[in-house]
Amino acid sequence: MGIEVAVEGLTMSFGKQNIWQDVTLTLPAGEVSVMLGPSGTGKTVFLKSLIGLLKPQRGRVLVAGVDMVNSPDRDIYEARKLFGLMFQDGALFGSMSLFDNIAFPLREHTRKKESEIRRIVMERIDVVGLLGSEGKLPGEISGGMRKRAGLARALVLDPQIVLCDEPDSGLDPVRTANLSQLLIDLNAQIDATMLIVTHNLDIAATVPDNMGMLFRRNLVTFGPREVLLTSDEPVVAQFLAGRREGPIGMSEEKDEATLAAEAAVPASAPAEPRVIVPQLEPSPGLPQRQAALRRRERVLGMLDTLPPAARAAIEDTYAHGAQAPTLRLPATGSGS
Ligand SMILES: Nc1ncnc2c1ncn2[C@@H]1O[C@H](COP(=O)(O)OP(=O)(O)OP(=O)(O)O)[C@@H](O)[C@H]1O
Repeated sequence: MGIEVAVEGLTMSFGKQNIWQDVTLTLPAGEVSVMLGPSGTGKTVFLKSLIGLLKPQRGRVLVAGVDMVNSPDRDIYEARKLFGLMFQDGALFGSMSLFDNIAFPLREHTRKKESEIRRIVMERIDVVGLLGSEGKLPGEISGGMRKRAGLARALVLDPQIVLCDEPDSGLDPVRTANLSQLLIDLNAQIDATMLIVTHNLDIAATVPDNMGMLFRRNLVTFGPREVLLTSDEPVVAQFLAGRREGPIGMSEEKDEATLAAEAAVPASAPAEPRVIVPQLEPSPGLPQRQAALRRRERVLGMLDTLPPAARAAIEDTYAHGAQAPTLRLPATGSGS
């Protein structure tokens, strides 16, 4: 089973530029979480801070008893082996075959024999649906295949925590839907804790157990998916609806004058009612997600602490099981 990642009071700046402050959240063991946020809000910086590649000025990131911010380097290096990373661009070596790319972490970090490496690599290649392409170079395959190869490489060291940075970037909607299913299937098979950074609303709506959002140097919210999906925080409502009107602007934040001017005119189109679509289930033939069972207990145990709309959505989900109908919510945020 994956392990919990506990983030406490994390604050990160580059020189005078504060990226985010006082971020506190827990990635529950084995569950899938998504972090949303407009471009430039520091999502990638957050992922890098979790594995100790960047050093926030304040706070802790606890992983299996190691503080990834403040522990000695050798402890952080050891704990980093618990993580699998899938980078935005796949980060494959262009001159190496997919097989050699995926084998790279095993050859670099373990003393396994080539026969064992071959077995593991082919198994992971199978999981991500790339059997038959292992001899190809990254330049000879599509962007979607490169993403899946990046995912296979993230999995070879049997990570207990998988971090994916914009796994959908550059993919068409069909490939993105396939990738969403792959992420859920993976979670069913390896039960690892997963954190996905994405802008993609389809992934956000169908994949995670938990969702959070970074905006204006703060964590706006983090919790069960239903909390964010029913939130009427203007920034969340704008992001989920993909509207121009609202606090998010081209340069991430709009100034007060622009916001006031927007508030003075009616929104360009009335806000559509928001819908909560059911979370994806593993593909037929795969085991049930253990994390989904644990999550049910966890979330039902915290119902009293959640806003009424989120509570109603969770009760609805669990009353209908996997067959939960699409839940319609009243429109939130008029764009002002
Ligand atoms: N090593 C670094 N040194 C200085 N500034 C950095 C460094 N890494 C990132 N930044 C700055 O931190 C801010 C957040 O960057 P980050 O890449 O984390 O945003 P993001 O939310 O992932 O954006 P996107 O969604 O566009 O990928 C940016 O202003 C960026 O320039």
